[in-house]
Amino acid sequence: MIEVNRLTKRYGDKLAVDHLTFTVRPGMVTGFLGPNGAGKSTTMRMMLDLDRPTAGSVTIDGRPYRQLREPLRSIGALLEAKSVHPGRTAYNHLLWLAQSNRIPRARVDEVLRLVGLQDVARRRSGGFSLGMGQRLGIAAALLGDPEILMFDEPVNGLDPEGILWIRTLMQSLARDGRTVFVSSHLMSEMALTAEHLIVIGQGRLLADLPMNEFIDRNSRSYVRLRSPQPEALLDALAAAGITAVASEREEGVWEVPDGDAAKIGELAAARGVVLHELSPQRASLEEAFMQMTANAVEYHAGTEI
Ligand SMILES: Nc1ncnc2c1ncn2[C@@H]1O[C@H](COP(=O)(O)OP(=O)(O)OP(=O)(O)O)[C@@H](O)[C@H]1O
Repeated sequence: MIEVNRLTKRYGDKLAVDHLTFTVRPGMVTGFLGPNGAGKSTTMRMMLDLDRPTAGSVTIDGRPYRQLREPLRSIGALLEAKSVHPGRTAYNHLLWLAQSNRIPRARVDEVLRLVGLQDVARRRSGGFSLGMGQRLGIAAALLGDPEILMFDEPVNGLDPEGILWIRTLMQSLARDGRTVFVSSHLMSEMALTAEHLIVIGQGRLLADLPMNEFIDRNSRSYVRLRSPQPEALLDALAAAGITAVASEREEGVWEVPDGDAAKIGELAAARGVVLHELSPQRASLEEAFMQMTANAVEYHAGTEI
């Protein structure tokens, strides 16, 4: 379990992490979401004592990181920045880490097999592809067989096979009863991986809730309509007690929240109203996430060219 209590980090006049309080529990994958610059990496670095909080605290199974005697046995982490010496082989990199935490040499071969790097273990890691580098980072995180695992943007730059592999691995670690904490700025990826969500924006907590609750709340469905006879269409719907609202995003488009497309089509046909579009829609989770974090995005892309 990871407990974060009023955690705060200030860089000059920038408040990167702002009084964050949440708990990451065992037995599930917890997704840590936020737009770029939200403070995810800074929070994770403070969890590992790589950065000192301005205020507040983090504990790993009840203790601050620096009080853990052999930290790799408690918490394993894959961070964004690569910390592998490029001239070292994968095997030697892991052996060096194992020895600093009194982990037996046999475990090095075990984790190399687990991540599928056994055949390239004696090659210098400087020549590794991005996917191989990620696998090596994960091997290092698993080395001490820790109960807590933390991954910062683990699927960044990976191909679909690599993404699927990491997702499956995280879920199986959670099924073993471990605490798995993974950051991402992609809602769609998290929806497939995590059971619980922590969302932050500009260093502040925006949501802490189970994934299915987030999906229930945000998977708004509606019927999208376009017609050259909008007044006749709205009358036909109103007569049946159905309200259509003008789309906020597109002119000439109407939306019926939770509408039944077949029924709407029949009502229009009965009055001879021409329809140019009648389509059931579901708002995506990505859209819901973007709305939730809209006010907390650091840099918006311009819409004008
Ligand atoms: N060492 C530092 N010195 C000054 N500012 C920093 C430092 N590290 C991070 N920041 C700032 O703190 C804020 C949070 O950054 P952080 O990297 O934690 O965000 P993030 O959510 O991990 O973003 P991303 O998804 O882009 O990796 C940003 O505004 C960043 O510019």
